[in-house]
Amino acid sequence: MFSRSIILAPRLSRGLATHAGSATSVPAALHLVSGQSFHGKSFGAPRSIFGETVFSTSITSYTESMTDPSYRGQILVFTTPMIGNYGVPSNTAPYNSQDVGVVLESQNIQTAAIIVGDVAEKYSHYKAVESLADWCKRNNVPGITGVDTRAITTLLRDQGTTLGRVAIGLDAALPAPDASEYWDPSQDNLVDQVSTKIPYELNPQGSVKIAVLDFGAKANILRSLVRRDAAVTVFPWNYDFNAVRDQYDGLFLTNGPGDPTHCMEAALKLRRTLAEWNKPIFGICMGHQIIGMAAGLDAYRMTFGNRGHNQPVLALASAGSIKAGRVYVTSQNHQYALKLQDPFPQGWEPFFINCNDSSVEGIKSTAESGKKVWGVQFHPESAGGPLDTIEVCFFFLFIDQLI
Ligand SMILES: NC(=O)CC[C@H](N)C(=O)O
Repeated sequence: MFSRSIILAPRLSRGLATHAGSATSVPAALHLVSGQSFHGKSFGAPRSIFGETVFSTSITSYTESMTDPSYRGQILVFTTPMIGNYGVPSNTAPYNSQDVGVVLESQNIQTAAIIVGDVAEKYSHYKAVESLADWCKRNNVPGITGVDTRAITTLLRDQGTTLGRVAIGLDAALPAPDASEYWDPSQDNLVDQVSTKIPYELNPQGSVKIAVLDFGAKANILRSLVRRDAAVTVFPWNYDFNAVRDQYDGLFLTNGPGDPTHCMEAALKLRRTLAEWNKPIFGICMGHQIIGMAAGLDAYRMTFGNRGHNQPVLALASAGSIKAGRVYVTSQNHQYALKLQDPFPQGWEPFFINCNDSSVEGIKSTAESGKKVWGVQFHPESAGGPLDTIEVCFFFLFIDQLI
């Protein structure tokens, strides 16, 4: 483990200084409720936790993924063998009316723990201020290195997302917990934990007024709206937008953690909005699932979900510069999806479909419905991930319709 980090880091640094991280030789174990255990070494916080074990195929952007509120409660296994090479930047940005005050996707690490094959003990990047291990430690988040992440991933692909226990230090020598002791985050309303409690505004002088329902917004969604000069008001996830809708040009529903059926209340309020309001509505990931549930579709739990920045989606309908039949590479992080049903509810049509597993990747209102509503399961605003869909999908379909 050690030697590979040492050899790679200076080569990547192109003459920049490299810095040492601080992985430990403290033992650590990942136990799965299904009975398997994986033993490695601890880094980050020396703390044992429970969570839901998921894997991501992303090669970069561990900092963005780990601060994405949709990862709350999850033990994130990276399939990329070495993680941490470029360290972690300072996460403080000026807090003003234009920005949410962070560089990454939220203030804190949201993942319950991370599991890597090989944590980089040296890091180098001109913006880095600390190592992945130190960042985890400061945020009280445990990590395990030196485990066979390929074996864990193969297992999760077969048996699905599995409840897990990260046991550190003395705990790692104890037997795995009883099945009844595992915490199942999908039982909790995680959205309620990460959504803003009070409404707030960004860029109040902006040229169009957009209301955002915050299910656990990635900062880059808000940044992207402001960058397009939208005046943004962010509301708690269960706020009744119908009470204020006359003041807005568009409604946006964000990403968020956990099972969308915990947010049925928001879907029912949105059902009324859809029936009585004709202005543009756009949803990403959890937001897309809420739009789908409001439209009458069901959401279901996938076996292992889709997490990574290389998910191909096929456009089934043309809209704006999106052409039916074209494939876009997208950024994703989800466990649930909308059920494909035939026929689709009246006034709605599937928009995108996943090329790997045929899951619904987007829905839209039909041209005949007279509505302008879109939902996409992927993250068109990226951070991290490819920028394929930011212009064609996020900006073109939503914000530019309003300006
Ligand atoms: N990133 C998201 O918004 C995820 C939505 C939902 N929590 C899911 O896992 O499917």
